[in-house]
Amino acid sequence: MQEFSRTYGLGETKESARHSSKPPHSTPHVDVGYWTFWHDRVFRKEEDPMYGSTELRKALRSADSLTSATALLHTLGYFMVAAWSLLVRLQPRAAKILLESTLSRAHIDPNCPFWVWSGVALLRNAEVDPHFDSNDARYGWIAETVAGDFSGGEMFLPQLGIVVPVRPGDVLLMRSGLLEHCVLPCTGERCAVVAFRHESTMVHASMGRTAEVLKQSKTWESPPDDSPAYHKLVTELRGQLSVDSWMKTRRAAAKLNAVVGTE
Ligand SMILES: O=C(O)CCC(=O)C(=O)O
Ligand SMILES: [Fe+2]
Repeated sequence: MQEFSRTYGLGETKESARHSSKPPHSTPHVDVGYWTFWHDRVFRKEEDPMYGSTELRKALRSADSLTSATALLHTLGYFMVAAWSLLVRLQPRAAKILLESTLSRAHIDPNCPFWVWSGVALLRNAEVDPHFDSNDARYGWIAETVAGDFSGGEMFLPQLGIVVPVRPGDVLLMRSGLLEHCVLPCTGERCAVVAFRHESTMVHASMGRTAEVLKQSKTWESPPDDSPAYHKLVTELRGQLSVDSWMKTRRAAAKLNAVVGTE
């Protein structure tokens, strides 16, 4: 199994002349900037039996199995927590804006803010042509993971000129409105889970100066790199989010319940 620890930075790159499709936004020169894309293996291993691809495949095929539905929901939970942890650590300003511009933020637990996303899309075997997601928040990010048993289906990023093999257990963060992307042909069952935030749901008015500063800035944050600090962060997150550590907590809780006599 391949372990990923990759960063992709662009510097001051203009939209590539090789591609005719334009970003949906009005700015004539879109600088996709640093760190428009982040991809790493974080929250589980492909072979973990409980959340493995077989369960997910089943979940996709049948809606009536409680086990399958539970497996899918567990995976979504891991993904959401992983995606949010990463965004907070890697792009704190973006995370802050997502949080602050959420209408019902009074109800959001900042440690587990599922609702900073305006929706979660589930795509099954979708071969997606090169596109910008014009409805997504221009200064926001999407978080994505994939599930299933498939080959192919890599993410291709024409502006960066790279093909990213996104596999189950990976988390991908992307500025989907500014970075052109497509999904290459795949065989087997590939399910993509995309947490997105639509521009129409951003409450820009409440963000005041922060929004202005972000609009003027070419980039969100300085790009994380291959520094020891970056690797330490990823290792830490892997530890926190690994199935092993969650199972340990669960076993400890079960033991405690046994002692106090609760089921
Ligand atoms: O299926 C994927 O991996 C990506 C889908 C996508 O780009 C989209 O939903 O906008
Ligand atoms: Fe997209």
